[in-house]
This record gives sequence, C-alpha cells and structure tokens, in this order.
Amino acid sequence: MKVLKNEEMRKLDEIAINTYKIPGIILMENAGISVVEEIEKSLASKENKKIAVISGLGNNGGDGFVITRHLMNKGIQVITYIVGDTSMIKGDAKINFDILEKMKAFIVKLESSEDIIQFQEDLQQYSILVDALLGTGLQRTVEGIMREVILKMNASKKEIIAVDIPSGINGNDGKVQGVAVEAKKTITFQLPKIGNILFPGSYYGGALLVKNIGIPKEAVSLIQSKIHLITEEVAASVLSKRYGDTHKGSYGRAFIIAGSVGMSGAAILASKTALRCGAGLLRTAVPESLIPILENQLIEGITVPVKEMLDKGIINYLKEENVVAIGPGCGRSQEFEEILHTVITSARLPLVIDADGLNLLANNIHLLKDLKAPCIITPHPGEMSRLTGLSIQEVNDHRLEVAKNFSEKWGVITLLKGARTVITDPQGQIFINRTGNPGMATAGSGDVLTGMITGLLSQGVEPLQAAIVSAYLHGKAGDRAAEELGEYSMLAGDIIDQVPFVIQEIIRA
Ligand SMILES: NC(=O)C1=CN([C@@H]2O[C@H](COP(=O)(O)OP(=O)(O)OC[C@H]3O[C@@H](n4cnc5c(N)ncnc54)[C@H](OP(=O)(O)O)[C@@H]3O)[C@@H](O)[C@H]2O)[C@H](O)CC1
Ligand SMILES: [K+]
Repeated sequence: MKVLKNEEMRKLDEIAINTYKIPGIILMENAGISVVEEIEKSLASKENKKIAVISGLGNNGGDGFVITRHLMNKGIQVITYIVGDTSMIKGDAKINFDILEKMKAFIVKLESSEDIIQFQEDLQQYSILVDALLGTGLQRTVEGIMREVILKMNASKKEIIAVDIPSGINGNDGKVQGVAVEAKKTITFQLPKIGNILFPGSYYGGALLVKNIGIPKEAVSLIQSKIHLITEEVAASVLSKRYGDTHKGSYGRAFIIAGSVGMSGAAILASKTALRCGAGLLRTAVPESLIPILENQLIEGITVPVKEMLDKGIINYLKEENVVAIGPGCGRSQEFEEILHTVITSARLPLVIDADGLNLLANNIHLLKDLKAPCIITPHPGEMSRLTGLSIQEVNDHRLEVAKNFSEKWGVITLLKGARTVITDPQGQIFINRTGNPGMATAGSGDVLTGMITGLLSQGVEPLQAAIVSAYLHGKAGDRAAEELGEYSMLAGDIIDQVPFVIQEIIRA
C-alpha cells in the first residue's frame, strides 16, 4: 500500500477531479460518509449519543459539515463548532456549510477566548468529538484559537475521532506542529499519509482506518510515491511461494559469523531464528571457546571454530552457502575486523551485517564500494549515527531520508530499526513497517531479526523482500509475545517461539 505526502494526496485529488471528472464534492461526500460509519460503530456502545463536530475552514472542515449532515439525517444529536471566520469558507466546504445553514443545523462559532471558555464547558456533554479542524492542508505551527480548541479537546478526555489526520500533525512527517489532537481513531482517505504512519503522528492518531472514497485505482497508480506500507499481503506473497530455484545441493544453506567470549547468546538467538525461519542447513562460526555452549544450545545447527574457518580461508567456507550474516555479539577485535573486510570485499553471496559488524563497518565504510553481492545492514539509530556521522537525534528526526540516502549512496539495503522500522533500497524505495511494540526493545531482539533475514535469504528470497518480510514477521512475533507475556516481561527468545505461529497465520490468511 502506497503512503503519500500531502502534495501527492492533493495531486491524487486533482487527477480524480480533473482527469476522471469526479467532482470534488463527491469525494468529500464519500469521505464524510466513511467517517459517519465509524462514528456509529463507536456510538453503539455508548449511553450518551451526543456528538460534537469541530470543523476548520478548509476541506477537512468540509468533511466535518458532511458528517454533521448525515448524523442529523440519522436523528443523532450533533452540534458543529467552527473555528475561525466562516465567511472564509469556500468551494466544496462552502456548499456543505450552506446546506447545514439551510437545515438549521446547530452551529457555534469559536472566535474569541470567551467562546473557548464556554466550549470547554460544553465538551463535557458530548460522547464523541469529531476532529475536522485541519487535514493535509496544515501549513504552520498551530497557534491562537485553533491551539486553544485542540488543547480543550484533549483535556476533555472524550473519545476523539480524527478526520483524515489528527489536527496539528504534519502529514509529511508525522511531527506535531505545536499541538495536536489525541484521537482514539483516525479515518484517512484512499491512502495513508506519512503522518498517519510515522511517530508521533501514529500515536496521536490512534487506530488507523483507510477508507476508499471512490478514487479510481488507475489514478493511484499514476502517483509515483516511493513510500510503501508493509502489509500482510506482502509477507504472504513471499512466505507462501516456493523460494528460488533450488539448484542442486545448495537449497537453504546459511552461514552466520557471530559471538565472542561472553556474547554467545547473540550467536544462539540469530542461529535459532534462522532455522525457525526455514534455513535448511545452518553453520555458525564462533570462537573455539564458545563451541560447547553453541553445541549444547543449538542441536539443529553446525558450529565452526573461527580459527578453523580462517585457516581454511573464509571464502572457501562460503562457496556452498546461500547467505552469510556477520556481527551478532562479535565484539570489535582486530581479528573480527579482518574477517569483516574479507567477507565484504570477497563474498559473492547475499550478506547481512548487524551489530558490531556495523560498528566496525563505520570505521571502514569505504569497504562497501567493493561489495560483490546484495548487502542488508540492520542498524539501530545508534549504529546508524556511527555509520553516517549524524547525531542519533538527527537520525531519528529524519529516519526515512537518512536510510534512503545511505542506501542510495552505498548501494545497500538499509533496515533502520526503531519505531517505525524503515527499509530502503539503492533505488530509493522506502518501506515502513507497522508491526511491533516497545516490549521488543530487549537484549537480543536484533539478533532474532538478523536470524530471520538470514533464514529467508538462505531459501532464495530476494534480498529486499527478505528485509521487508523479516521486519514484518519480527514485529508480528513480538506482538504475539507481548499479548501473551506483556511488554515488560518478554525476552528475545519469546519472539523466536512465536515465529512458527505467525508464519502459519500469514500463510493460512
Ligand atoms: N482525496 C482526499 O484526500 C480528499 C480530502 N479531503 C479533505 O480535504 C482535506 C484537505 O483540505 P484543505 O482545504 O487542503 O486543507 P485543510 O482543510 O486541511 O486546512 C486548510 C485550512 O486550514 C487552515 N490552516 C492551515 N494551517 C493552519 C494552522 N496551523 N492553524 C490554523 N489554520 C490553519 C488554512 O488556512 P490558511 O490560513 O492557511 O489559508 C485553511 O483554512 C483533507 O485533509 C481531507 O480531510 C476532501 O474533503 C475529500 C477528498
Ligand atoms: K483532522
């Protein structure tokens, strides 16, 4: 599913109206009706059936006027509050505003601080507040009366349903422009905006519902958005189909270089997950001293002493493999740095670099110029900061751009962990993952993700798909673990335990 910027949404509107000759007022009508359906669902469980629709002066407000009309026609008690000078209302919004006046709708204008004091008192009588103040037309920091109204709405603790996007959230990046409505759910139209998906916009929006308002599918295909939401369908399309061309003897072989003294857990978690995700044959190279621990914990895998691998030549070891992953728990020794150098510059098979592999890569970033095969890196913001020289704050403030720029510059697939995990490729495509929860910020969770990517790559899944599906799978498994154990108590191993059930769920869906 494409995720749009504000201007792309406006362009889609234009195409619908100017190319397909769908009058904008039809789109507004459909938008309003789709919200009314959700209001009725929320209202069903409530004693108090009174609704307040709080509208701005633009088309978001226009949606609000449509909503009021339909609620009135259903006999639902509704009051419309309008913020600003109603003489400024124009176009489709004006048509719908005039209809409300003809219907003698109960309209209250909010223009002064006295109005706001009364508004605050009024709010207590309603069951649901509909936020139709600002949508994709938000231009600047919210101030003045608009700010006061939003603060009073939030303070009322009433259930808020946001139209298109919570007012005050920037549709292009999900940031709060001064103040924003805290909604229980948001109904957005035709396609989600970036502000609906990224934090904090996603937090302010509550549950997100994407409603079709009648824009032709062909029009959507004309919008060249490079940003996509990872959906279950994408995961199912990869997990259910047979992987790759299983040429003789090499089907599903994975090689993981991981672990260091005191860090055997990372090697075990990554290896276990790779097997859980379908790797047929797995070998894990670890320091000799860890072999007994791995052998004890990982009966299905094969362990290789790092020293033996070095003596025989890493590349010789990799000849039969489908994928090599390097980094979980490896530490930053000179020996490991040399291994990383050899793997990056000589390996001719898909490569996953994680954790300390990324920290060492940060000091040898030029090595990426010598890559001989697709490479997936899986940094958290701290590792991305070291790789780019940007501060963690800068990375998190511009997650999509930072990941996209790195992928385009170095020709790698970047999976930038965090909320939300973002996957970018060297062609500038951006995929946003919405599964997962804060309980997954636990030691070893990243090792599990690396194992997932490795497991899928070992079966011939195309690298970008492997990164996308792994991010989705990782979050889904984490969500199941959180349901069962709570976000406080879950461990990385609990995520692995959920993998089989999540894969089955996806394949059967
Ligand atoms: N295909 C679709 O997605 C459809 C979307 N619809 C709805 O239309 C809005 C977008 O409508 P638009 O008129 O472009 O913009 P808004 O209504 O979001 O806001 C513009 C008005 O808000 C004022 N504004 C802007 N920023 C601020 C601010 N920070 N504080 C106060 N007021 C602000 C702006 O005034 P200006 O002074 O900037 O001129 C406008 O008055 C979309 O979100 C959907 O809800 C269609 O209804 C159906 C199709
Ligand atoms: K809104």
